[in-house]
Amino acid sequence: MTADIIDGKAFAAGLRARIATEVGGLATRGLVPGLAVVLVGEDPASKVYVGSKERLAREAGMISTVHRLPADTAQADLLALIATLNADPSIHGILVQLPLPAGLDPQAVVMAIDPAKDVDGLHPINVGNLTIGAPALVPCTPSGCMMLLRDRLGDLSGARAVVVGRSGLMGKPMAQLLLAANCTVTVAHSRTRDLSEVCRTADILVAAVGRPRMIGGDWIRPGATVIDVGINRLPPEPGQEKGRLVGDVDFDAARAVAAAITPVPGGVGPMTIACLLDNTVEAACRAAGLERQRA
Ligand SMILES: Nc1nc(=O)c2c([nH]1)NC[C@@H]1CN(c3ccc(C(=O)N[C@@H](CCC(=O)O)C(=O)O)cc3)C=[N+]21
Repeated sequence: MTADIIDGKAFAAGLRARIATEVGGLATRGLVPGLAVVLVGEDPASKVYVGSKERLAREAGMISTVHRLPADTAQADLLALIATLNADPSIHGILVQLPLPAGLDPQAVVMAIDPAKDVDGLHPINVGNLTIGAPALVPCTPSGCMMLLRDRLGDLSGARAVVVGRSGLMGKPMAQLLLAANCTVTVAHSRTRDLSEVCRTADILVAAVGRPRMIGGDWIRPGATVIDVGINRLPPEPGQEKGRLVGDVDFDAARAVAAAITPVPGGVGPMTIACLLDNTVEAACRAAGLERQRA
């Protein structure tokens, strides 16, 4: 079998186009969704992601601001910026890029964000609402994975899903979303015994561990749908400036076994940003008391 490649890049472009149409409609009613991204320090990968978020938000017709702070920013100064953004009526979504430099407390920072503006879905109010099945702002990467899965498989009821990774930004909310979609969900991680065997039970395998090509072809059930969330940069080849990006799955090996797989790049990554824009529109509509007018 040669797996189909799930084109997240194309899906994300379509989603952004629909969001742009919706934003155009909202603008005629006087509502322009606004996104503020906060970047502390100089992490090169984070700089690239933040730049893309800013550009794509503007291309969708939204207000987009980036606040770049030095790596030695004091916790109190970061909290003061968040308080200002919480109080700014033109800003509907706030995202503080993670990881933060050492010395800053990410938990305290996330708790300081108004839950209604928490477009990362990390505030305990949103985490709790997702868990109990109440309306919530949902973390962008797992939302994007669910859209790709639903587009490919339709109803997910009864599927055996294995999520490898248990982070608050990805693994845990992914498990909640799969459970809400009636999957039988296993959350595996670095301490899971017989990890490869657990993975082989999966109809849906979601890899979010952050270890380049850890998941081999023989970890995958024939016919499975594989969602690779990993974004790992390999060391540069001799004579090259940058190493290539690879996922957590050995793509070539997996392709021979799975029914469908997301590539890296061009899979989940672009969906993350499109879902961030979607969450910002959602937050703006809720703040204004308007129904969504999805295109
Ligand atoms: N508070 C917070 N929220 C996040 O959502 C968040 C974060 N912090 N910190 C870092 C991770 C990573 N992340 C990505 C977003 C887009 C791509 C993306 O667009 N990737 C492209 C290209 C990548 C490239 O070429 O470098 C692709 O996969 O095709 C990747 C990764 C959001 N994150």
